Amino acid sequence: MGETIYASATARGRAGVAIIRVSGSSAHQVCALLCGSVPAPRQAALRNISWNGEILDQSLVLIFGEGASFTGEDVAEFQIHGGIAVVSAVLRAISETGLARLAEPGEFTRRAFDNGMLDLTQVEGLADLIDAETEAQRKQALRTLSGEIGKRVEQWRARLIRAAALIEATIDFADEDVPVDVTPEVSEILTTLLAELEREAAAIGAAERIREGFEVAIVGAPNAGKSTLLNRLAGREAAITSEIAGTTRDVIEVRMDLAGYAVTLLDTAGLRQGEDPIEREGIRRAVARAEAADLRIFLGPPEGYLDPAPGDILAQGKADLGNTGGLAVSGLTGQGIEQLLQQLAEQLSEKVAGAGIMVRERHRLALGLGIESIRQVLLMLRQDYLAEILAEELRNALRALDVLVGRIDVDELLGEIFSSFCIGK
Ligand SMILES: Nc1nc2c(ncn2[C@@H]2O[C@H](COP(=O)(O)OP(=O)(O)OP(=O)(O)O)[C@@H](O)[C@H]2O)c(=O)[nH]1
Repeated sequence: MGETIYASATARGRAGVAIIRVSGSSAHQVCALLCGSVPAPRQAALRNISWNGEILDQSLVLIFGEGASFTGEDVAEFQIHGGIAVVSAVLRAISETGLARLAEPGEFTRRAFDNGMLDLTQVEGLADLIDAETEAQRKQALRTLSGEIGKRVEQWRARLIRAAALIEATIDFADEDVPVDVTPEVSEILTTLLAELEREAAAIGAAERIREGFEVAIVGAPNAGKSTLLNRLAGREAAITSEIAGTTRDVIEVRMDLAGYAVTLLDTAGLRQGEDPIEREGIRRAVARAEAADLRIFLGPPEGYLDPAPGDILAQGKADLGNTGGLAVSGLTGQGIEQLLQQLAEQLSEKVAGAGIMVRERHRLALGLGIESIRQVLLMLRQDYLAEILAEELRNALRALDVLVGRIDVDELLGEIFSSFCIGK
């Protein structure tokens, strides 16, 4: 067990309850000094926290033993009253025991990883769960945190190891004339594995959209009511609206939760042939951003600047003025907004339907390396390469999977991943 560390696990500020966590070899001793005794592990116990002969607060104390805590070390958790002075007093007392130091950002999780309580993908899942703002993000992050990727990778590894063992056997017995040709079995294992990895890699895009959010652009002619619609959808005055056509010149972004999905709504400049060079630039940007978005809402007929893609929503604005045809909406009165939201939700859930268990670019890169190596091996098998070379390439594939779960080459990754954590996590 490492040096003992402590920090508040809850955010600073006034609250009913705050939780202070202590982890490391002296964690239980810190508890004994502050509370007079150490409660039985995993049983909540009410204790007075005292220091220098003064009661600081009444606390619910939880004790965890080595190997059975979040960090994998001895842990003491104090649920105290969430007042700023209470938290400060208890933190000061812990520091004054001289047994523990303040934790660095992400240090609790770092220890959980170092002690094998979480693999790297679970650490990422935890970060995602803490950052989750929508239902879809929460569900996905929880799945990642549960270790689903690690389990899948373990199955893939086992098959790679089987293939490697078959090939290594031919090396070991090279002089003795191996009676069986292992090529068909190795080829069978790798072909199926390759297909699975490719399927998984292809499904990352949808999962990434859940994690990072979708972009939905509102496009249409000047004065079509785009900004008013955006404000209505976002429920606040995010974009400037006015009667003067061409008010929106840059792309305005509003982040919102749409049916459980994180969505950035984009309000773009009205599309028209203008003389004004600034407006023309605005229109150029509008078209580029709208094209790159995941989905577009066309207010009014597309005027040829931009073609609707499958799934895009074609709507008619200012429905309150009697505009009809298709989906008629009014940002001003709210007419048709429910239906529009419904259609948006349907389109988004269609886009994430194939989401896999891998969720980020890092996973895509690692899988990509594995896929590349397996393809190579299959090619070499067909061309009767030396078993030693095949074995080496198979080790590359294994290495890619090990990097994915953080079994090797983690230092650089850890720095990047833990930089997103703050103190107490
Ligand atoms: N009656 C009615 N008027 C609307 C509606 N939506 C917008 N307007 C009005 O139409 C004008 C233009 O609205 P905006 O939302 O700024 O339109 P826009 O498409 O963003 O315009 P640009 O930024 O110029 O491209 C404003 O005077 C709005 O009040 C609507 O649903 N019904």
